[in-house]
Amino acid sequence: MKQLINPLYKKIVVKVGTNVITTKKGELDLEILQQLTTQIAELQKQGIQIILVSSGAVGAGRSVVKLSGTIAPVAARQVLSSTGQIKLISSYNELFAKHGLITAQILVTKSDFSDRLHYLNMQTCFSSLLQQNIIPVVNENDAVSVTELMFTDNDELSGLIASMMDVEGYIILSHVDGLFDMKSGNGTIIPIIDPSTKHFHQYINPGKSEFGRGGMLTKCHIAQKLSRLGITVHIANGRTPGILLSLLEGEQTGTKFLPQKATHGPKRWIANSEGMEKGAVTVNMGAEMALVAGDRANSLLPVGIESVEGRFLKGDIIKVCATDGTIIGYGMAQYSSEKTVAIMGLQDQKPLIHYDYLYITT
Ligand SMILES: Nc1ncnc2c1ncn2[C@@H]1O[C@H](COP(=O)(O)OP(=O)(O)O)[C@@H](O)[C@H]1O
Ligand SMILES: N[C@@H](CCC(=O)OP(=O)(O)O)C(=O)O
Repeated sequence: MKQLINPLYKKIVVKVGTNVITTKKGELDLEILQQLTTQIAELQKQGIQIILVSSGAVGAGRSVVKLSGTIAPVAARQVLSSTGQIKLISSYNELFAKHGLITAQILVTKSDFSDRLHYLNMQTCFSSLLQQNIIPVVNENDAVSVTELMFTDNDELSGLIASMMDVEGYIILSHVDGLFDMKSGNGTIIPIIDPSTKHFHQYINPGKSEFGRGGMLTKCHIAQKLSRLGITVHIANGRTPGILLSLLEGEQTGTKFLPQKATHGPKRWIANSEGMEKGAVTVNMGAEMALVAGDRANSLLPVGIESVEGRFLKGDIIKVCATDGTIIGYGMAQYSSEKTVAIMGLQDQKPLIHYDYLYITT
């Protein structure tokens, strides 16, 4: 066993894409699965806590079920994922057992992250599994998550878990070596991305790989979002032997997104609440400048609110927009939309969003 002298992180989320663990024929690649589980077992035995998010249920389902007749794409995904997930998790279970490790299966949908209490329950579940030295293996609950309940892909799902579990490192294992600089024409890997980088699409070829759902652009957006919350993100090739050990040893491989100052607690949950908002408020120029400046802990006061959209209650997530419609951030309302309408524009009122519950995106 390779002993790491000073591992970079003590707690990580590792996300494995379909194309990493699937052969060209679309079957589970047991050799790669063995390589990855052996590395995870080694890290776990050296005291590193690991949550594994693995895609591949739909892919594995293709080797289990030969779909017959005409079937709608959504139904096909439900059939393939629900059958394939058994094969996928059994493979992990067997492989981790060879190292004396217990595997837990956790299947989630997007709505699991939208309610704060539910979110905290999930957090407790993951913490308890890690405390018992069990390896959580997570996937989207594809059989029941359709349309608006779906994550963009497992990169998004893993990002939410990385943020929820306050990990130090989030490792996205893809079937490519990292983010290539397509702009320069020579296709070299971009080793470091700092949190202020924008416009990733200049580096990226549109389109997705054969079996995956995500794509490099989603990976970069999620990586950047997490790096802004204080988590270091790596995109690296999951098929490279020993990749996890190399990364944890601090070797420069793939693309690394450098972290900004960490954000914790409810602010972090709110930072990941895009799409879960119940309403929106538009703020005037003065309020926009105060909130975006970031030099002081400013809350959103009714005096700076120009209009209210949708119906929300105390505790709901709402969107904060500038007058031109740009989203400035998200926050948790301290009172209802009805009350907001009644007091907007007035001085000396309780903040609609307290600073601790306000996340500025720009
Ligand atoms: N600049 C880029 N650097 C790396 N990969 C890129 C770039 N632009 C587009 N891609 C494509 O992104 C794909 C990797 O993303 P994805 O399909 O989500 O993979 P995975 O299933 O391994 O997670 C690759 O197929 C690659 O061709
Ligand atoms: N939940 C799906 C995978 C969805 C997904 O995001 O796939 P990928 O882009 O390969 O990470 C499955 O298990 O097949």
